[in-house]
Amino acid sequence: MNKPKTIAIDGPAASGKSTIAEKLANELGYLFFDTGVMYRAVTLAALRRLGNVRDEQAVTRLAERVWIDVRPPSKDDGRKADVLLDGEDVTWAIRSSEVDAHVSIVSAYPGVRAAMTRQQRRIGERGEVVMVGRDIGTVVLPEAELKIYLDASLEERARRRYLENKSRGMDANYDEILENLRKRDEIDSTREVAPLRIAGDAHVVMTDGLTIEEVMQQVRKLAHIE
Ligand SMILES: Nc1ncnc2c1ncn2[C@@H]1O[C@H](COP(=O)(O)OP(=O)(O)O)[C@@H](O)[C@H]1O
Ligand SMILES: Nc1ccn([C@@H]2O[C@H](COP(=O)(O)OP(=O)(O)O)[C@@H](O)[C@H]2O)c(=O)n1
Repeated sequence: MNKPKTIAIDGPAASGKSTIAEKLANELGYLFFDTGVMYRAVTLAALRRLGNVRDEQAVTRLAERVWIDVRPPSKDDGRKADVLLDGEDVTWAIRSSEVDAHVSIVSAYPGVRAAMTRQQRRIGERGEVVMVGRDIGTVVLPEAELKIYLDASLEERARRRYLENKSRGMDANYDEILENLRKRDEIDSTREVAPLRIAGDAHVVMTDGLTIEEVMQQVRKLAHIE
């Protein structure tokens, strides 16, 4: 069977989307594109330049003007891609707890989504891409040939993010991480524009109790690899 040319992977925070998508993209020789980094970069720009993210109009104007670039990793420090904000490498700055705490608010602004979605479609429509986010299968690339919805319980996701942050030498507090994920889930799935939803034609993979390799085995079958 033919391999799908465009693959959309959606799901809640820390369900394993970027880990699985990066591996899948490498096996297929496709581009791996994590759309979450774009919302994170706009959030970082707003926090730095406006001091907060409350002014929807100002944040939207900023989203329309900033230049965000996502490129293959230039350093071997655990990054899956380089993220540039107006030319500055912000790959790690966008992972701060301050960005974590504000990114869902920024992502709920319709004008911000319109600006980001336009750029993501341009990249997705070229094909040979594994694109990751919350609304890829539903809004950005509704024609994607394979849609996967990766899920895991809130507690499992908090445990994964806690271990990930600790291994990177970042401050990690399990209860704070769980609370941040819970709040982001809530905003991401109840916002008016492009809420987190399982596309009607998506394959749901529940990853609780599965290793990364076990998830990959399921995903490879769906992508007709082997
Ligand atoms: N079964 C699994 N599937 C995917 N990721 C897993 C699994 N078990 C543990 N992880 C870990 O979970 C963490 C969060 O994964 P990540 O890919 O960053 O999620 P997302 O992109 O959905 O936020 C990573 O450190 C990853 O190694
Ligand atoms: N396609 C997307 C991707 C991310 N986002 C938003 O950006 C935030 C950060 O996304 P992310 O994928 O980097 O988050 P993690 O799951 O990696 O923690 C999410 O909580 C959403 O609010 C979105 O709204 N739409």
